[in-house]
Amino acid sequence: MAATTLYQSVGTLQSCRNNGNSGLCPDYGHVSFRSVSKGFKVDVGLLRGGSFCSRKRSTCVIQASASQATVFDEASAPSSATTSDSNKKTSEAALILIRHGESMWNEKNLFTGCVDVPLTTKGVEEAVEAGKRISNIPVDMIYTSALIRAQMTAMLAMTQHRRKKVPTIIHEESEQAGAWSQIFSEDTNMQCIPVVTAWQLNERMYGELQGLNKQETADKYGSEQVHEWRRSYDIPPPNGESLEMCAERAVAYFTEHIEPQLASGKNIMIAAHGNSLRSIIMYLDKLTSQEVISLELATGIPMLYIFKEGRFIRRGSPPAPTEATVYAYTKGFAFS
Ligand SMILES: O=C(O)[C@@H](CO)OP(=O)(O)O
Repeated sequence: MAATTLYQSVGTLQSCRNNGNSGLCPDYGHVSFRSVSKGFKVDVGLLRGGSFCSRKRSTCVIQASASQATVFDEASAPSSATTSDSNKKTSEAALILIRHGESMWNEKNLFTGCVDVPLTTKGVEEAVEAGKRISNIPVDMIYTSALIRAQMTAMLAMTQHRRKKVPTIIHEESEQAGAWSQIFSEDTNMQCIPVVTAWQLNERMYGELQGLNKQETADKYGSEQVHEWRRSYDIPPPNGESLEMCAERAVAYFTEHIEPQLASGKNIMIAAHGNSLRSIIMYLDKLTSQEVISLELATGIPMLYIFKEGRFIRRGSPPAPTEATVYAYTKGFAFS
């Protein structure tokens, strides 16, 4: 066999029923890899989250068994070791989008934008409820904006997750912050879900409307003008960002940082904001600048997409666990 054993697992892939096939594994494995040849850990993130028991990486297929991982060079492997087109399973990954729960300025009907305000009690409850809806969908990585209302939402939602992994914020603001937040236990590390915070996912910057009451602003400038500031695609509010400007940075971040993770098979949750998520949905659903105008997102309602063969398939909002069709959207991703 042309396969070369390069990595050895330092954990065990628990009761995997995928038999080494490429594709989403119904079980969560707990495995990381150590280089046999070089004698040090090469890629902790390789199967982090364990949602795939086999993974495509450039020209190699990495297969994990209970005791070892083997790297196959597809070019030199015999045909029996390569996957034929007919039974080749393509990798797919879940993408969950959640707009934060009600914030204290949503409650007061104030333009918020990039002002960093927390959730209300209702917002906290919405985030917990959102967590129940996605509790069966594997999450390997979380992205949030830099704002506390999105971060609170992500953290609260994850308290309901069936897997009980701990969302852990990655600090990269300085070398010291990174060094001081290191985890020194392999086991603990594997029970964590990295949370990446990015300002690019922030709410649109609302300029001189930030802190103003929405109704009072409509009374002063007229509802038409305020509607134009709030929902037009390319007209910015005074000294703020238009949706187009917000989309430029949010979608660029998504395509540069998040999409490659999905392509590598990681299941991702993004907790962000009305307008940064509208921008991303516009990209995912290929909406025109006219269509996005009427797109409204409720607070705390998760939306599921499946990323497959480079395409995003909209699956809607997973129902609450008490609803009979709980697995309708999530079947392929649900834990056994
Ligand atoms: O105030 C804001 O930041 C946003 C979201 O609450 O408002 P709008 O509904 O106008 O997009």
